[in-house]
Amino acid sequence: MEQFYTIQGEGANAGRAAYFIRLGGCDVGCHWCDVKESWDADAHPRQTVAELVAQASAHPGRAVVITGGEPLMHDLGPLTRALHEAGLQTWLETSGAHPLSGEWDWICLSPKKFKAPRPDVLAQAHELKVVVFHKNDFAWAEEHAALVGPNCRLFLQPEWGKAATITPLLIEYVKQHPRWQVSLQTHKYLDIP
Ligand SMILES: C[S@@+](CC[C@H](N)C(=O)[O-])C[C@H]1O[C@@H](n2cnc3c(N)ncnc32)[C@H](O)[C@@H]1O
Ligand SMILES: Nc1nc2[nH]cc(C(=O)O)c2c(=O)[nH]1
Ligand code: SF4
Ligand SMILES: [Mg+2]
Repeated sequence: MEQFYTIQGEGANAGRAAYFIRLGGCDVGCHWCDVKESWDADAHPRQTVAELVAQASAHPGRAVVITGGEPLMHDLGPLTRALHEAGLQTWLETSGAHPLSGEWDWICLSPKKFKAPRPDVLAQAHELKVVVFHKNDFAWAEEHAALVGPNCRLFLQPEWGKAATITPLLIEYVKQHPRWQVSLQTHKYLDIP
């Protein structure tokens, strides 16, 4: 759908320069999704793996974030192998609703109520990043934290449209449950892509 070189805004790698590749197609249907225009894969032009790798290589940053849409709707083996051969790191943003494919240096799993994450993705996630829309979502986050590996880092991220009311609850939750960390969509505050 689009590619851009920016600063990773969210989660464990927030603040680090990264090239983003946003793949079209998503069947999860989060009502608060901030990139609904990504859902229809056919609405976006196709590019070859070679073109994507060439564009990603043309920046000083060595990390490439594969996001979407839901990137795991595609077989990510060829793209991630080619990025690795070019000396780039591969970071995934996924809901985990489709089988894991590809070679990954970092997997950020952001599970969704609308289509459950798969066990293979839960087991391999480096980072669990739960979007909090409602106060009941803290209990839901804990249910998923029980399903990831022991070294998986835990983040709570306010849903952008609800940030004014949810962020104070989220701050208090992290103070009381310090194995969780706050993740903000810092790129939105910085007004960058
Ligand atoms: C647009 S999604 C694309 C990747 C994948 N489909 C997923 O949901 O993880 C990228 C990240 O943005 C988060 N996100 C999407 N809409 C959001 C919103 N309104 N507020 C906060 N985070 C949001 C998702 O949870 C995910 O962590
Ligand atoms: N700067 C920036 N950081 C991000 N982290 C995850 C994003 C995404 O949409 O997957 C995203 C994004 O869209 N922009
Ligand atoms: S899974 Fe990701 S891309 Fe799909 S609707 Fe939800 S937030 Fe948007
Ligand atoms: Mg985004």
